[in-house]
Amino acid sequence: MSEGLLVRADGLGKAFTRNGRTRWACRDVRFDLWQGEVLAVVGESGSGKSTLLKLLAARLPCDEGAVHYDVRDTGTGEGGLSDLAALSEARLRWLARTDWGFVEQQAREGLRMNVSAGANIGERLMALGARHYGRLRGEALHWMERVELDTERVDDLPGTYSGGMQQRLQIARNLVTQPRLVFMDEPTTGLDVSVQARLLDLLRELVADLHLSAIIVTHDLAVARLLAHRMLVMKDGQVVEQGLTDRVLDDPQHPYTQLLVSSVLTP
Ligand SMILES: Nc1ncnc2c1ncn2[C@@H]1O[C@H](COP(=O)(O)OP(=O)(O)OP(=O)(O)O)[C@@H](O)[C@H]1O
Repeated sequence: MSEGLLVRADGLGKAFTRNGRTRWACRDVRFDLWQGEVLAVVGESGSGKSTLLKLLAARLPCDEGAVHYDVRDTGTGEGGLSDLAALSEARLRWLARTDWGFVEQQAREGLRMNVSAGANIGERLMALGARHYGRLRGEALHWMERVELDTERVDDLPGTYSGGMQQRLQIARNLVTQPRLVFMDEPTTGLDVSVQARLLDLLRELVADLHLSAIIVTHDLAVARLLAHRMLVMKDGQVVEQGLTDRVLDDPQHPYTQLLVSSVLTP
């Protein structure tokens, strides 16, 4: 295995059939993601970004190709770069609860709205067997501080939080198990511009401090510019261009990327 290689997407494809017609939502997607690297997936609505993210996080099975992930050996002898399709359900659940995070666009889809903020953060630790109340509460307070939430609100329900605060809580809930890879689906979309900017700053800081790898779906090139080392541009389910973020945005090669970039620059 190549040192530090975390994810290898090897010709991924997914087709959906609707009204008797089969259409590829994404096809022939290939890239490598290295430890500590942030990859942005950009493209217009319907280009296949969310479908690709679901394939990578094993939320959907691939119809073509394979996702390989560097599974940590937890003493079972299973480890190293592994085809997700060959892993057991239990192993995939374990990855989803520990080594991966998934930040949904709508925070309420990634939170449990009927339990307190503190319980939301502690839940993943409890799933791993943590039971000590003092430790769970300590971790909840620590992670609330880390994402700049008022720790006095640890017992409040997420529904009493603002949209931006809910998103911070969702991030804390994901990071508590110290995942190596976080998937994010439009993490700042739908928030006020100033809230977005502060959240992006926080994400950038967390990614660097925790040496996280992340795959971020966004239609916003500014998000890619701020957070991602590399980016992948999708159109009609295909990757039309990929490379270092600055190179792609400053010197786009594909006509579609040129159009995307110029539509942001032109008022
Ligand atoms: N469960 C599904 N059943 C049928 N078709 C689907 C399903 N999920 C996605 N598609 C189709 O696959 C294509 C890609 O959708 P996808 O949601 O991945 O795009 P996207 O780039 O994430 O778009 P958006 O930014 O609007 O979320 C679209 O044509 C969509 O209608």
